[in-house]
Amino acid sequence: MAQIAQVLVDVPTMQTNRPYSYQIPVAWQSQVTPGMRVVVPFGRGKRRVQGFVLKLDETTNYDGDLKAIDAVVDLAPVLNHEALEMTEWLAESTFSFRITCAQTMLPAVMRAKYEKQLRVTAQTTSTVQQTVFKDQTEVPFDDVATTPKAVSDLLRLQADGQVDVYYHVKNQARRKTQLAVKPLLTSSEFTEAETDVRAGATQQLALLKGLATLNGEVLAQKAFTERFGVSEATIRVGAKKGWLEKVAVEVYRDPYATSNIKPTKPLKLNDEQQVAVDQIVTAIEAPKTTTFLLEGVTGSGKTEVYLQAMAAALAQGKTALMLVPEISLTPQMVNRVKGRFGKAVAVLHSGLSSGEKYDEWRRIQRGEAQVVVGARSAVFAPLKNLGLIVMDEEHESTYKQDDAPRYHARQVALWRSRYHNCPVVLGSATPSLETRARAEKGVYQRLVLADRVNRRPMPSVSIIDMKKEMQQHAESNFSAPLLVALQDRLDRHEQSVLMLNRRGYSSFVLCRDCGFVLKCPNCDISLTLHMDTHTMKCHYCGHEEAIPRVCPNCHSRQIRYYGTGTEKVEEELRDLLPDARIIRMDNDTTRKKGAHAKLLAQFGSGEADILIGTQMIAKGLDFPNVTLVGVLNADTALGLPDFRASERTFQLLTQVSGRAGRAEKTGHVYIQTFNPDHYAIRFAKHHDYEGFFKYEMRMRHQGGYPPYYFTVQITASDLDEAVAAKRMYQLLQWLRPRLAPNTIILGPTPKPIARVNRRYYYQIVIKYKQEPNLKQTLTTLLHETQVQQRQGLQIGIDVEPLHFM
Ligand SMILES: Nc1ncnc2c1ncn2[C@@H]1O[C@H](COP(=O)(O)OP(=O)(O)OP(=O)(O)O)[C@@H](O)[C@H]1O
Ligand SMILES: [Zn+2]
Ligand SMILES: [Zn+2]
Repeated sequence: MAQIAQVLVDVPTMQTNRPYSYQIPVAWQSQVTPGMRVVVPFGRGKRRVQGFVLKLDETTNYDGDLKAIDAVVDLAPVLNHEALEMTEWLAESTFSFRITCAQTMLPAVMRAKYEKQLRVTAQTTSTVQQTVFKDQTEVPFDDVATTPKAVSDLLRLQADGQVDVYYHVKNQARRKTQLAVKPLLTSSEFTEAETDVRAGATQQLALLKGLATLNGEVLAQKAFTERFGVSEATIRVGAKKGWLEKVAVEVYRDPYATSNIKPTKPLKLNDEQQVAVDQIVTAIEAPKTTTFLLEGVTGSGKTEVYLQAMAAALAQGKTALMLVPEISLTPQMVNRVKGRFGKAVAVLHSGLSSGEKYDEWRRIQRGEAQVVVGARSAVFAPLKNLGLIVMDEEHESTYKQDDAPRYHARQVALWRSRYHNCPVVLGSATPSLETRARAEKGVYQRLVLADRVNRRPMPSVSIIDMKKEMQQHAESNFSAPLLVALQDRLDRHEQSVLMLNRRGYSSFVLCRDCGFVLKCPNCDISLTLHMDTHTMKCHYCGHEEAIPRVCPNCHSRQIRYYGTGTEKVEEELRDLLPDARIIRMDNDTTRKKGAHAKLLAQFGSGEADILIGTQMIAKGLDFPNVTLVGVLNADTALGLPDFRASERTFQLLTQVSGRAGRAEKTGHVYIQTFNPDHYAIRFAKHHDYEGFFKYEMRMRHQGGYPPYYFTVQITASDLDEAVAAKRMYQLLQWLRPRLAPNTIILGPTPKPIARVNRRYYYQIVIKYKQEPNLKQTLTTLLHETQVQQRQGLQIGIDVEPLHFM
């Protein structure tokens, strides 16, 4: 029997990718299995940390006394065989620590939390001990070490051997339970018992009848009282008489319990959809690991293709995973999947409470849910026997995680498809250049939906040159043609969607006399005006301050607000079109849980004429009565120092244009821009993804950017700018001889937004076509920078970064 466990320990200050050996106490030797969490002593002193059992061994080649496992956290493994293998691959491919990867795969509540505890080791009558502990034998350290005096008292007690400090690993994952009624007799025994009850005791008779109908099953007390009209007092009587037992049963917190989603049936597919579904289903049934690119224009019915392919996987007795960008932003999608697959669906996204996430996760792990819809981290959902993975809007950058492990969900999806031997479908109207280029080479199989459902026309797009418009009516956000079109839709009782591009844009405060711009004291960017709270806020670190009345620099009163926020646009529009009913959707109006879905439902049911919003309204919305889309500022993101600026602008314009004219009525789009001749805008006008792809590929080729080159970004940050800069120059010296001569190293440069949260950022970008030494070099770097991290300097490694800001 295995006596030794190899444990991956959670030691944040000393991350390591090497497991440590621990003795398994005899009593647990038959229970401990790989994938379970355990608590183990680590290092000197009484420190306790959590860890994952990776492997069991009969013997060890460590010749010293092995420490023993302290406690077992789980009764069953929380990481299965696949997950354990995945941690190893993920750590290697993202240059992060295996423990960080393991934790990323689990719901946040399952991550260990440590509590510093103080415990009595020798009982004395000392008054200090009395005041600290009262009558308890242990107390949380933070509760008692509140003053310098208290701390010095405690230190004296510790030196005296009266107390010691240890770390308690806290389990935060709580199951929710409910009181339930459990019948203790058989149905015939209950019928018999009825004869012993007085004829007038109607409540008790009702109770016995109810218990008999349960056939031995447990039922929640609340449901029982409602169904059989029996009071709680009567249930207590029944418990005393030995008819029933009150038990606690586990219930799941169901985030969609109260929503009322209508069931749907599969639609009859059109020819293009049918071809796509057939190809995918063939790969599911084979089974084969084919990766499909489903390139379908907006409104071409990609979702129906996903749903029918997923149904085919379920029909094979397999499971299906569907990823969506940030699901809390696309409640329509959840409804569609739940409408088709009902209770088989589990949903995972950031809008759920941590308890809800934990419950959905366990439903998946126990095999009670066969379909998962979720945002980025749902790619780790513990589905067994996967038959299909779908990634909708595959070009979206929210699929990439910004912190370690810096993984892209697409990469994880492809890994899992190899593990399960199942196909992946990457879907988009505007695929990322990388994905489309792979389809060009035949690495991915391309499926095309060239037409909208029922051959509905794409909306016509008008480009409005704002330089000319500004000469006529300077201060307005609305050009004359857009305003006319809005009024026209009001008259016809049709709906409009207006998008304000927030990226690279903000409403800031500027002094007309001296040019002073109010900036965040922690970060290198201007503060944004928020009218709802009447404050200036930093969108990077959350810093907040009052709106200045005079210029902090020259004390002039000529301080003014510039730029446009959604609120200002809304205000202006209410002036221009006083009869219009307007819904505004941005970070401020959707902060509350469920607010997003509610606003969309209101708009969908026709309670408003105009929906104004930020990027969050660009994707996925499918409202038949929307015939007008206006983009107020198409090009604010074009000027950003990032080679993907054109690609992002093209994608955004195409996606938002796609919201118009999706049903019987034809749609029209107005794009207001200062760069009417820019190619990203010209191709978007003609819904010409393929044209854009070819043009942009040439640009990338000339510039030496992905997909022609691979990239890795290394950042250093420190509170002291000189430390960050110096470390990067040292790093450059260190890297150069280790990498191939034709590998390009850019930088170091300060990042375009050089200071965030009081830290200064410097970056180096490595561009390469083939680099045999890269893996080894970056792995070494990862481990060597551990020491520095402890001193405050932080090094980040990002493989294929999506943002260069
Ligand atoms: N075969 C079909 N017959 C009739 N209606 C369909 C069919 N397939 C899809 N639809 C409908 O067409 C509309 C558009 O489909 P869907 O939202 O899936 O498009 P999409 O390709 O995902 O678009 P986008 O990329 O813009 O989100 C939906 O209302 C959907 O119910
Ligand atoms: Zn000033
Ligand atoms: Zn800030």
